[in-house]
Amino acid sequence: MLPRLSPDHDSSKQGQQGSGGAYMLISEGLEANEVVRVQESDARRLWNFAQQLAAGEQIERLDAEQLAELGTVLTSTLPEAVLRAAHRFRNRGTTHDVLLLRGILPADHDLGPTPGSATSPRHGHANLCALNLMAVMNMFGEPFTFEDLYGGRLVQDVVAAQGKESAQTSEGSDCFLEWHVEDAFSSDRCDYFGLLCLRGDPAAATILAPARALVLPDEARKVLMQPRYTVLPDIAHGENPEPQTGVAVLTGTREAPEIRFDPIYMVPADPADDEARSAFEFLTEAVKATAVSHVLQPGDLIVVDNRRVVHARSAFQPRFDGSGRWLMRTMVCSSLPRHRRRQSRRAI
Ligand SMILES: O=C(O)CCC(=O)C(=O)O
Ligand SMILES: [Fe+2]
Repeated sequence: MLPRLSPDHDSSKQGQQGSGGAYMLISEGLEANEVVRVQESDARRLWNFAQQLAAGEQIERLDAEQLAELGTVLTSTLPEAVLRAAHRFRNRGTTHDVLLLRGILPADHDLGPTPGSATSPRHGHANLCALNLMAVMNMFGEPFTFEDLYGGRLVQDVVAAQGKESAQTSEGSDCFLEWHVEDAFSSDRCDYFGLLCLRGDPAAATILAPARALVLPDEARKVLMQPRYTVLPDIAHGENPEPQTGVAVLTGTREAPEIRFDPIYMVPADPADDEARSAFEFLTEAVKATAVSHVLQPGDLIVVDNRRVVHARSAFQPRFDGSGRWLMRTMVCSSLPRHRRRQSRRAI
């Protein structure tokens, strides 16, 4: 049996927000060095420029590369506080290895209804939001995706889909979305991903646990650093990917480890390896103990270091009436983590 999260962490906890439950789902726990508030006037300026850029293009028809290029032009209009925070985050990380930008969208824009699936056509102002997300994510590396993931879209809609309420994918809703890193099965998984909130849901907390804060017994840590695990491919990718075997869960240094953790899809490579299974159980508990959370609100954009942070999402009631929770997600790969893995030193 794979270790499962305890019932403490299912949707029944939602009534205890802020009351000292295991997660205190709305408690946030993020620190000042990882939150930047964008001024309304800056958000408006960014939005106007996005509108101007989009007017010169048939934005709905742009392919992924063209959208990324347009996003780069918009990057130049980001406020100084965002540019500086992004630079610091990318180079040095933050306490929880996430960066939260708040108020990046103006308050009064007209979005249209929340789409019914991750691959619904995107209209009007939603394209400007996608461009905004791209403008920020461009600072962390090159936006990319997998061809077999949600139609190969560079900016994916993270929305609840009818009939998939209990799915362990972005389209699930009224179940706890288990701890994972994006695309754990692939060594080409993203270095960072960004989630931009267009519409929030007060019950849906994005939950984050940074690997560097994990408290683990030495023996368990040692086992987790050995290639004793197999990662099965994520169903969001269809049937194509192969399982990856001989995978370590923790890599890198003790002070700044990287983590590859996805309990739904990870098993000891040898089913008889009880040590590997037990170390994994220790890790699951350590991840829960380290968690902080944030309920994304419209205009919040959270950037997560996918090599150093595991994340999850609490359960929420989907609406399916066009007013439900709506996020956009973009993944990037970046060269800095590769240099870090080689323990290269920066000249500056
Ligand atoms: O909805 C969230 O807050 C996170 C979603 C997520 O982790 C995913 O779709 O992979
Ligand atoms: Fe995720």
